[in-house]
Amino acid sequence: MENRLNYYQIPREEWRSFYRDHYVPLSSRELMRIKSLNDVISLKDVEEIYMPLVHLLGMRMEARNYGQNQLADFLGIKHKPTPFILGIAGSVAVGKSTVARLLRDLLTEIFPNKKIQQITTDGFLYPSEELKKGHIMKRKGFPESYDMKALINFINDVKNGLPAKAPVYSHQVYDRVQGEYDLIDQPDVLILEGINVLQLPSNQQIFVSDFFDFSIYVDADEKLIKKWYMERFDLILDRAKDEPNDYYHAYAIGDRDVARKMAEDVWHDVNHKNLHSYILPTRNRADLILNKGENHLVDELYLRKFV
Ligand SMILES: Nc1ncnc2c1ncn2[C@@H]1O[C@H](COP(=O)(O)OP(=O)(O)OP(=O)(O)O)[C@@H](O)[C@H]1O
Ligand SMILES: CC(C)(CO)[C@@H](O)C(=O)NCCC(=O)O
Repeated sequence: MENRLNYYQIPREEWRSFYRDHYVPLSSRELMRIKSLNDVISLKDVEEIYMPLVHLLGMRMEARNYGQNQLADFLGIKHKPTPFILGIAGSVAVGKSTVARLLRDLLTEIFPNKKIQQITTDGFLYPSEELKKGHIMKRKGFPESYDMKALINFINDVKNGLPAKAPVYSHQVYDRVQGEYDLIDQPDVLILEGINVLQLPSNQQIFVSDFFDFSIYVDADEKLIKKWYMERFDLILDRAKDEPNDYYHAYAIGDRDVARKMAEDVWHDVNHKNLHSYILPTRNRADLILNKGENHLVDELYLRKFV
């Protein structure tokens, strides 16, 4: 393990040995169940990377509850448990939602009595109609394209134990789905995933990350992220072929090379720019940086030293 200014740099070989003696690994039946829920992540990574991570999160939850109990004692009030909020940040197409879903399933498996919920901040993008009105349709994903006030109100409600509705975004419609919401109601853990969760919007007094109990930045070499973006684009087109209402249908039934060129341009003009201007600068605010290499395998982790 290498010592950096603010982080321990931990190669996977070392990380996978952490806590081996303390946790009960998943049985092969449980592993297969997890695999069926999340069929893209390698089982080796589930065992060697994500299980130690879940163990670390369990420790952080305990420590957080202990601290809250002590504070309540100090104030002479009754301790009211609050949801543990886990933020997951990183570039478009780096695999945030895949990691979020896996952690949700693993936490549910390991802590069956806890309610684990997960959402993405995509639903807090302004609807296309408003983006068009503001001439920022080509800035989708940039800070000004999100209703940050609504996102902060949402997370404030969740933290205060109130039921809260998260709007739903669909990549197929390429817009917010009108009238559709995810109801988040007193979870023990909420996983909040999105490119913007560690950002500091200049027009807000508080930040989304003020509510976080732990945060993860999913990272990878930019060339790999672009490759994953293009691979996902191909999958989206395959799916859109027989779906006339899909936003990508016209591209799906047209010339693939023309469609791919369009996606490359979007990567270059929108997502790559956003990564460098607004997403990468938030990396060093995360408690844990998860670095992925070829085939999405995690090769290195950076764990914040001072908690
Ligand atoms: N660990 C993994 N193993 C294999 N494939 C993965 C893994 N993580 C992500 N992928 C694939 O990479 C692509 C991007 O992943 P995902 O959709 O989770 O990214 P994202 O960061 O949530 O993107 P966005 O911000 O655009 O919603 C998808 O095609 C997904 O199936
Ligand atoms: C919805 C976001 C912003 C984040 O997930 C992203 O997937 C996106 O749609 N970006 C805009 C450019 C594009 O179409 O890739």
